[in-house]
Amino acid sequence: MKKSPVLIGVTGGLGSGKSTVCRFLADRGCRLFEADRVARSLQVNDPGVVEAMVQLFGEGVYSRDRDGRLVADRAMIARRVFSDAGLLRRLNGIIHPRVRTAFDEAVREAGRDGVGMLVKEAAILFESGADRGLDEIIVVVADMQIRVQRALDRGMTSRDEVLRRIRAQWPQEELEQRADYVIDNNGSLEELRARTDSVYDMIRAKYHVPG
Ligand SMILES: CC(C)(COP(=O)(O)OP(=O)(O)OC[C@H]1O[C@@H](n2cnc3c(N)ncnc32)[C@H](O)[C@@H]1O)[C@@H](O)C(=O)NCCC(=O)NCCS
Ligand SMILES: Nc1ncnc2c1ncn2[C@@H]1O[C@H](COP(=O)(O)OP(=O)(O)OP(=O)(O)O)[C@@H](O)[C@H]1O
Repeated sequence: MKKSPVLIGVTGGLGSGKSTVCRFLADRGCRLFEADRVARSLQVNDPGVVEAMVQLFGEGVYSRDRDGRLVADRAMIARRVFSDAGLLRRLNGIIHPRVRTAFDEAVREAGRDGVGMLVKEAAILFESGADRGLDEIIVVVADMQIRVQRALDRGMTSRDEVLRRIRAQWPQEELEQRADYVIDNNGSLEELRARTDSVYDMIRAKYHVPG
């Protein structure tokens, strides 16, 4: 039996359903590391990141809320980076190494806490080399029109905005080729839960994780 946690990566294109799969894995007792949440926190709490963001986007990228906390203008950043591949690369270059450091710490903490499985959810996994060191990789896929519709239903403002982001990501087929497990999410949420449970059970059996 592995003493350190089994490390699982969950990725997928925009609107594929990866956050939902991670929620189901958490229901089965996995600990979650949400890379986009960590990135969001670094963007307002890490002085080195804040400085680099100001260099890249200008002072106007930040304002302060009523309690004096920094707020990043995410809509402006998104508009700029998803229409400029070079700028997106530079933003990724600021954020991704620090997310990696935070993940390494999360792995150590999970080990200390005796956690069986630690799940890293990342929109960008292979692209930034964040798949290295993971034991198993799950890729969540769904047809393009379903993904776009789910993203719009969830509040993204326009089809154009959704498509621009999708174009900044690796094609789904590339992700699938690198996956240990592919979960199809063209069906209902119940089907998604059942598929997630069966992948979870396979991984649990392979590594003899109790639970
Ligand atoms: C561009 C930003 C400000 C947009 O913020 P917003 O709140 O609108 O979106 P959010 O962060 O919730 O991401 C929503 C979806 O956008 C797509 N997306 C986000 N970052 C990226 C990226 N670097 N490359 C391609 N697609 C991305 C993903 O599908 C993601 O699930 C933000 O996504 C960002 O700072 N991204 C760079 C850091 C990053 O790569 N984060 C993700 C994993 S570490
Ligand atoms: N099988 C499904 N049936 C109906 N709605 C679904 C299904 N799967 C996911 N959804 C919904 O679609 C939206 C996108 O799903 P989710 O947030 O899990 O995707 P994601 O890949 O994490 O997206 P993003 O890249 O935008 O963060 C959510 O509102 C979710 O509740």
